[in-house]
Amino acid sequence: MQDVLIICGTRPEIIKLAPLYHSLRASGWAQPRWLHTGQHDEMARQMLACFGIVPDVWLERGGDGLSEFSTRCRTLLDMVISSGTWSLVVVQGDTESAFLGALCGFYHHVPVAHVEAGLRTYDLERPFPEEGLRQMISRITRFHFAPTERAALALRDEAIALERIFVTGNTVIDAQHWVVRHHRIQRRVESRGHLLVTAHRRENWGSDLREICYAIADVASRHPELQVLFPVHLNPVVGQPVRAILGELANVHLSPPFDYLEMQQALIDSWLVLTDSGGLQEEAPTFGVPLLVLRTETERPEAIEAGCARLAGTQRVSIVRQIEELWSDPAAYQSMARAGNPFGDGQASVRIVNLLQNALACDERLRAVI
Ligand SMILES: CC(=O)N[C@@H]1[C@@H](OP(=O)(O)OP(=O)(O)OC[C@H]2O[C@@H](n3ccc(=O)[nH]c3=O)[C@H](O)[C@@H]2O)O[C@H](CO)[C@@H](O)[C@@H]1O
Repeated sequence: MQDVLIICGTRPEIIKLAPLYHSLRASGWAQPRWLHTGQHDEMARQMLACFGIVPDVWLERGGDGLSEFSTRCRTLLDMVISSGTWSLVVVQGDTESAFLGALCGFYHHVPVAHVEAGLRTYDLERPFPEEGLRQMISRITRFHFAPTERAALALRDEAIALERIFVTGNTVIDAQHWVVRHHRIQRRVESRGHLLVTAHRRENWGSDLREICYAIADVASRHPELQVLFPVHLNPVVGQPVRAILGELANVHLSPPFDYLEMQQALIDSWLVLTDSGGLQEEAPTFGVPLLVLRTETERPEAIEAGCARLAGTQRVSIVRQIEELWSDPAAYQSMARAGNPFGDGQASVRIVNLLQNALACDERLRAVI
C-alpha cells in the first residue's frame, strides 16, 4: 500500500478532491490520508460531511490573516510530511493551501500531483494571488493532471515535459455524478425554473459587486414571476452590499451558502446561472443550464467556446441586456442549454488513479535497479 497525502483547505478543493479520495480508497494499492489545512472552516465542514470524509489530520489555523495562516500551516505541514513515508502529495487548484502543500512535498522530495493543472489567465493580478500560486505549483509538480486539452497546452508551452502532463477531465464533474448517484438529485420543477446567482470574487468587491446587484434588482423587478436564489458568501464585504441592494425584493431570496447537495439541486432546477465562480462555470453545463459569467475574462474559456456560457462582464446594462436576450429568445437559450459540458465526463478521478498507479509502480521499479 502506498501512502498518499491529500492536502486541501477550501470548499472548492474539497469538492474537487473528494471523488479522487474515494477512488484511491477503492483502488486497493493506495492508502489516502486527508489533511485539512483549516483555511476554510464552516464551509469545509459542510462539504466534508456531504462527501462522507473524516479528515485524518485537521491543522489548527494560525490566525485570521493569510500570512498567520500561511506561516503556521507551513510549519505543521512540514511536521506531518517529515513524520510519514509518503509516496505522493496531492493538491488541487491554486489556493494558499495547495501552494503550501506542493512546496512542503517538494522540500521533502515527495512527488507532487497537481489536480486541475494548467489553468491560466497570465495576468498575475487577476485572479490574485491564485494566478501566481498555480504557476508556482506547476514549477514543482511531478504529475500535472490537466482538465482539458487547452490546459495541457498551456503547460506544454511552459516547457513542462510532455510525459508529466495528463488530460483527465475535471474532477468536479465526478463530484456531481457522485452526489447525483448517492443523493438522488434530479430536476424537480416543471416550469422555467429560477435564476441562480453567486458572486464573491475579490476582483468584484466594491463597485462591480454593486453593479451586479443593481442588474439583478432590475431583472427581478421587471419579471416578478422569476424567483432569484442567491446564496450569499459568508464574507461581510460581500454580504453587506448584497443585502443593502437586494434585501427588500420579494422575489429575491438571499440565504447563507448552500451545502453541496442544496447547490446541486438549485443548479439542476435553474433556468439560468449568473456567477463569478469558477466551479459553477464547470458544473452548470452538466445539467444543461446556460450560464452568464460575471467577469471580463475567464481561465475557463472552454465553456464560452463550447457555447454553454457567455461573458456578461460586471456592468449593470450589459448584464441586464444578456439576461433579457435569453429570456425572450428561446432559440438562443436552447443552443446554450444543448452545448454539452467541455470539462469532463465524470471519469477524471478513475483516470488519475490509474495513471498514478502505473507511474508510481514504474518509479519503484526504477529505484530498485538504481
Ligand atoms: C479567485 C478564484 O478564481 N478563485 C477560485 C475559487 O473557486 P470557485 O470560484 O470555484 O469557488 P466557489 O464559487 O466558492 O465554489 C464553487 C463550488 O462551491 C459550490 N458551492 C458554491 C456556493 C454555495 O453556496 N454552495 C456550494 O456548494 C459550487 O457548486 C462549486 O462546486 O476559489 C478557489 C479557492 O477557494 C480557487 O481555487 C479558485 O481559483
